[in-house]
Amino acid sequence: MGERIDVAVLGATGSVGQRFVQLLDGHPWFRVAELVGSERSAGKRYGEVCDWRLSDAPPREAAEMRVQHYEEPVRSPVVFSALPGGIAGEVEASLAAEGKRVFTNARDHRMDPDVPLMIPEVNADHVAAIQAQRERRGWKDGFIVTNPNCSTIHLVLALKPLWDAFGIEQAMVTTLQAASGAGYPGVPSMDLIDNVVPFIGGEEEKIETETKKLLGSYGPDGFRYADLAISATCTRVPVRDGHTEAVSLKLGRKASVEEVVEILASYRGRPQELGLPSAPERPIVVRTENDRPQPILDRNVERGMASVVGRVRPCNVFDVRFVVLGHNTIRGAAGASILNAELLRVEGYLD
Ligand SMILES: NC(=O)C1=CN([C@@H]2O[C@H](COP(=O)(O)OP(=O)(O)OC[C@H]3O[C@@H](n4cnc5c(N)ncnc54)[C@H](OP(=O)(O)O)[C@@H]3O)[C@@H](O)[C@H]2O)C=CC1
Ligand SMILES: N[C@@H](CC(=O)OP(=O)(O)O)C(=O)O
Repeated sequence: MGERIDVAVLGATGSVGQRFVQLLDGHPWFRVAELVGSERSAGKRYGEVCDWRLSDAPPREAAEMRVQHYEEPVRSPVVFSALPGGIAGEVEASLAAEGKRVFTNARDHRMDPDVPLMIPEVNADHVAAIQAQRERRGWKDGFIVTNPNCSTIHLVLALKPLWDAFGIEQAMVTTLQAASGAGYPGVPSMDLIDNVVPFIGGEEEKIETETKKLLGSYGPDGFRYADLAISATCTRVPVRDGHTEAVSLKLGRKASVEEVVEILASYRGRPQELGLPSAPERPIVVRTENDRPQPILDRNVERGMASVVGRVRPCNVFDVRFVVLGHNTIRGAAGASILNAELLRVEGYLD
């Protein structure tokens, strides 16, 4: 693949930013060249200002880097963004206008009519929207590619094979989302310990809309959203990492539990065909024990890049139900962006 490409990480000191720095350490195609933060950390050494919340210590090279202010010019051609929603949108658009290839976790551009919202195993063909994005916005080399919300991504990874094989008419999902999903320090411990908080602002709407874009198609008339009814309830639970989701589906045609399990377990997509460096060998891992998946046991399967499905069984109201679990800051955030960038590199968009 030739020389490694320099990348900048925006929001490098946060929960997702730290994951970027960790996952990009020793990456075969990308090299972290710039770390970007707010006034709070700008000008200081990353190792000094970053309250590292992951195992081990920050990679040595990153720890010695000076954090840049987000208004300073970015030199790297590729940008990974872990900026807070609301702040990200404008910063990312101006970087793309300067020619940067921007891969973002933030919500701001996900539903834009010319921006791919991508999971490479699900809708790699949506990359075609980049051409329209550039034409519409007058950008020559730059672009924005987004990855979904951390609950949506694991839900849709599990839905896609079933959508293709049987069709899905209705979906009900209840999430149990980890504390790290709220960033650091996130929800106060007094609010979360011994408790379940039955509301996460904006989360249900994101799951309900992003799913339709992801399962939909992209063509000359733009994005066509998938036609399914979906209802989400989102809760925050005292788990450190890993979002769990209880899902019930009404399928387009009847299928046995065995067929559903077989379709899920055998699913492979473009990243597996291409052997991308961050691709899990099995994007969906199916467990058959009646007490799996569990965050503490299953969130790091396939280096945190898989969705783990279990408890597949008939549903008394719809057709089938199951539980899906996935790591929220790896496949749900930084790992998802990196996989998108790997796909686009192979497809020539980073040349
Ligand atoms: N946590 C998760 O599971 C997921 C998060 N996301 C999304 O990823 C993004 C980052 O989330 P997360 O890491 O949890 O958030 P954090 O609150 O942990 O981190 C926010 C980061 O953004 C920087 N920042 C804050 N304000 C500004 C500003 N005004 N200008 C520039 N930089 C700023 C902070 O820098 P400094 O420390 O210097 O102040 C910090 O590096 C969000 O858009 C979030 O919605 C997406 C999927 C999952
Ligand atoms: N809201 C998610 C994390 C997040 O930031 O989502 P989004 O990127 O869609 O804003 C959670 O609480 O777990």
